[in-house]
Amino acid sequence: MGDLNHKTKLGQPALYRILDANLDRAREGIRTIEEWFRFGLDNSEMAAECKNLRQQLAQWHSNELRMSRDTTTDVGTQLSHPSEENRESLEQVIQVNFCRVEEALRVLEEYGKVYHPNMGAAVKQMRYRVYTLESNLLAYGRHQTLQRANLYLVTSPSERLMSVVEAALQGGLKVVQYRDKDTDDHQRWKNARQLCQLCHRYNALFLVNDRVDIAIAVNADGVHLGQQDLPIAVAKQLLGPQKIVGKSTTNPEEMKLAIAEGADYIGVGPVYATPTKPDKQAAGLEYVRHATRHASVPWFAIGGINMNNFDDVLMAGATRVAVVRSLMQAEQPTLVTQYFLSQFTRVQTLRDRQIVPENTPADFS
Ligand SMILES: Cc1ncc(COP(=O)(O)OP(=O)(O)O)c(N)n1
Ligand SMILES: Cc1ncsc1CCOP(=O)(O)O
Ligand SMILES: [Mg+2]
Repeated sequence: MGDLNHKTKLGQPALYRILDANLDRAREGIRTIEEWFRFGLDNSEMAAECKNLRQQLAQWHSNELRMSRDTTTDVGTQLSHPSEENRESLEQVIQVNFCRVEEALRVLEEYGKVYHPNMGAAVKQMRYRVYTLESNLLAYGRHQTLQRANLYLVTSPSERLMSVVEAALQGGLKVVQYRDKDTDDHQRWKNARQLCQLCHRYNALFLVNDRVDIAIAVNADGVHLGQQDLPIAVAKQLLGPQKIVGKSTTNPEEMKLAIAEGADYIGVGPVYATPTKPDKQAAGLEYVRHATRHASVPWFAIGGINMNNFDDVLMAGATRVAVVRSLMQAEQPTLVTQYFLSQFTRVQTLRDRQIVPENTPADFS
């Protein structure tokens, strides 16, 4: 190992150049991320956190460090990987910049310990704040996707499981729940892992029915719990606060309780009697109307919904619907998905034109 006071050709300590370069790298990366929070997400809180981090880093960027800069003799300025020239999406830009910031902060933390007795600990704190920012961004993205989703596919065991889900994703589906009461755990885990990867390729949410352990094992976006499953608080404790927990409700009392317990969304149904859930009585359109007026979290009408009765469910006020058979048994799941999604758009346009408040069942007949 070289001498810590090792001087560069121009007589500047190498340590200063390392700190200077990485302070720049971290600040530039944070600035890139900050612009997305500010202009892309309109999220002033996350943008302010970035600004604060940049300002804290600036305090460490002293003149003596800046003076050590000499890009003409920096052998690293020519080193670039072809992948640095291409970015496929905004998500990738943000992801790459988080990596860049985290790496730079790690370097600052290690070398900073030699430069100043407080620098290592101060930068470590900042590094953890960046990790928190990154996971908050992920959680924010998840909840945005949930908010915007109209259609939710709950799967049933099928030889065509992957191809049906992929076809629906191609049609624009954004939420999938893996529901499988028949298979052994090893196969469940394999299916869940594969579905999770598939959904994430299409920027769709992937949730697991009933099983918090499998959701954790495959890093799913969350779980869907029934009345007999783990309490929401326990599931959140196990999954972490960034994940989504949904809950089934069949009547107004269950709805009130699920919302009070912190459900991120609720299932509302069965709207119609359904062979997929033969022991459950239909809650009917009346319960959909109740949800329209009272649910304060995103809710999905579910149970026996198909292309024929879909309009009635929408007219009762539903803006989100979950289905099993309508997609799992469809010959052309992409087309069926597109049909459902186009109907949501049609009804929303009618609502907008007639200025019908969002939480009032509509009558457009
Ligand atoms: C979106 C959604 N809503 C309701 C259910 C039903 O859940 P549950 O009552 O726990 O019954 P099972 O699905 O576990 O048989 C759901 N799965 N998804
Ligand atoms: C899982 C579930 N929970 C309430 S109804 C239902 C099944 C809905 O299935 P389908 O869409 O085939 O009627
Ligand atoms: Mg359940």
